[in-house]
Amino acid sequence: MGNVVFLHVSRPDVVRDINLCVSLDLGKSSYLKATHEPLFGGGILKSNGEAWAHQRKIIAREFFLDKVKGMVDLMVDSAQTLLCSWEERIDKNGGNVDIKIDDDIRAYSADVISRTCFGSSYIKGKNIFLKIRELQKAVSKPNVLAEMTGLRFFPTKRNKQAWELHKQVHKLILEIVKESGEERNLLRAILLSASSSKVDLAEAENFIVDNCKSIYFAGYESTAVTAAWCLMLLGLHPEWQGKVREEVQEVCEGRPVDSQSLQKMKNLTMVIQETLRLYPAGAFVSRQALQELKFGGVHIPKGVNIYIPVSTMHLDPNLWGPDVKDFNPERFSNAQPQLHSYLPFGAGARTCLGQGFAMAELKTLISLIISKFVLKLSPHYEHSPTLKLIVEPEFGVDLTLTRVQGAHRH
Ligand code: HEM
Repeated sequence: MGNVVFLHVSRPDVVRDINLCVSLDLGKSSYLKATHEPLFGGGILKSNGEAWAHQRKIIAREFFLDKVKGMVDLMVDSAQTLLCSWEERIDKNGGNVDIKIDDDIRAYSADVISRTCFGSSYIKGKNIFLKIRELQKAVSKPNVLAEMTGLRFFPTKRNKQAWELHKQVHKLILEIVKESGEERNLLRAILLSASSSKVDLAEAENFIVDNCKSIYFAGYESTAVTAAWCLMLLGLHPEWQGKVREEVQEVCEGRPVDSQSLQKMKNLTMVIQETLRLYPAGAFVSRQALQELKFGGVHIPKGVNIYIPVSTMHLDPNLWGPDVKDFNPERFSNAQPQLHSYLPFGAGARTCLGQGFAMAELKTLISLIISKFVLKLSPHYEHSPTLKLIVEPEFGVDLTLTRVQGAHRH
């Protein structure tokens, strides 16, 4: 890529060594740093070294399993708007309706992550997320001028738009910070950490703002898009939809979904794992050797970028068998996913810290939807996975919905 050197890695033995590497000398790639600056700044997703380790420590503990268990009720609550609106639309339309599901799912995911991050200020938080989504759209193509010259200050139309959005997001987050009380949430944890470290006010503000933006990007979009892919696949595979519905009914026996029942939904877990194999939101994992390193016998000089094409690995028939392109959740039934060739949540020390949270969020939403609605892929659906920082359905997902007979009304 111009004068930037990339090593493409899809050999499982090299990926294994990258997975096992915990050294701070293996960092996130600085490629496209200028382009992504307005979206991530110095937050956890792109930072390296001690700065990253510090942020990881603070943020990871807010997503440990015992905390996630306590968030399932909140997730069930957040799903109610979507469930009620779909029920109403079906009833009004005489028994079935065609829906483009993406915006409703995004609203659910924004609600969940916003309540987790911002507690009672979550409505203001959602406004911030909408602006960050705009920001993401503005920076989803490489800013070639900035990358080549290192200068980010040309007042191009796109730069001006990104700066303006950045300013608004910054202001809104700081407003929430000012009004936040003693309540425990992620923002509070970030806040306490920023104020206890010996940095000046501007640095502390950036620390808070950049990490809120990182969590938004990491936690909102990827989960919403995975849910949309998953429902598309269930619409296409009625046999698996039936299995999941039966399982949910068996496990819940008419009681509301909770963290214990989610744990028992094995078929649903497999369906989500298979969705993430076929449509991993993160299309590639990238790293940079900050010092000379050696993986799988390959010397990697300092400065070289490493690029693991996740989809290529997930679709390698040598690793997964001849039915690699089929939707077959059964492949996850016995063995653990093949650790070094299955990377939907990334690799090694930088692996996704929201995995457990994302799985709980996905299982909550999908189990609730499947127990209430029968899904069929609509004839309006146009299949076009597209890469906009993450892999999303370009024209959205259209489903035809009917009610499950005998399901309780909201
Ligand atoms: C299905 C949903 C999700 C997918 C597919 C996903 C995927 C990923 C991937 C591929 C990475 C990069 C890992 C690497 O470079 O090795 C990542 C990092 C990260 N994810 Fe997720 N993620 C999801 C949901 C979430 C959620 C819900 C949160 C938080 C609430 C979250 C927080 C993070 C954070 C903070 C990082 C950066 C970790 C670091 O650099 O130390 N993710 N995720």
